[in-house]
Amino acid sequence: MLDGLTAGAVADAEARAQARPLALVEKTALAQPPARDALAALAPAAQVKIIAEVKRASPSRGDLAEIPDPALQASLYEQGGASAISVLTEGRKFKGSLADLEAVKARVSLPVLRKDFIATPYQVLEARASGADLVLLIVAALEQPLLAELHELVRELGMTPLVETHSREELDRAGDLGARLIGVNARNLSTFELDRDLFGSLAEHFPSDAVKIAESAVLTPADVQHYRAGGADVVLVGEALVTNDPVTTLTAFLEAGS
Ligand SMILES: O=C(O)c1ccccc1NCC(=O)[C@H](O)[C@H](O)COP(=O)(O)O
Repeated sequence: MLDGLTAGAVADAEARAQARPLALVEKTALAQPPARDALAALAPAAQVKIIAEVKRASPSRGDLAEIPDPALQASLYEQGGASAISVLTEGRKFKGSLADLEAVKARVSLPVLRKDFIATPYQVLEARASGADLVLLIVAALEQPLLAELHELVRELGMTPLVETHSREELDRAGDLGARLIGVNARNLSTFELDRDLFGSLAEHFPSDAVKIAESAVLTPADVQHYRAGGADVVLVGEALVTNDPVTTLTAFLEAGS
């Protein structure tokens, strides 16, 4: 599944590159105002922080919400107390786009994450050209030399890489890069199974200077409490926020994580 999603995302980027060649995207990326400081926004604090995701659909859950106005959705997340916004830009299974990211970036003042299946420098440049402040890099999808190259490119462009892991070995690979924002995704990206205990079992192995992010499977305040008790500085939430009132849900989640 992960290989298929990545191959599809790369093919779509290659198609876009026919109309918008790399040199042009690079020029646009370099002309953007500086990226917002995601490390400051997500720094560990007395209260858990939330990355709130704009997510219309997913391979595991199908259609979740129409979200005709992603910028409005993101502004409700900002109002509800989110610390950053994640925008799924993958089109085939998640029904997202770079246009969603651009609309969100223009509306909110929080750092914005491009959440996609990134495997080429072109996709990283596109992210910056569209205003992204953070870029997701999934360790399981990338050999270490390519992961290191993309991690460096994200940083050179002034953005912050969010490095996603699923195991001790992947955490070590993230640590080898000097990653400062590291997530553990509870969702097995091959089987879709959710393991809310995975984060807690890996928390002690994070590099000491990394922000610890628990991704996926937050449906109730108790799930936030569980991740917080396991050592999470930040939780990343999608489904619960697009299928419920975002402001009320964020308020309850932030209270649970205080
Ligand atoms: O959500 C999926 O089905 C999925 C399947 C395969 C690869 C990635 C997938 N989701 C991306 C994410 O990591 C989640 O959107 C994100 O962590 C939020 O998860 P949730 O709160 O459980 O919607």
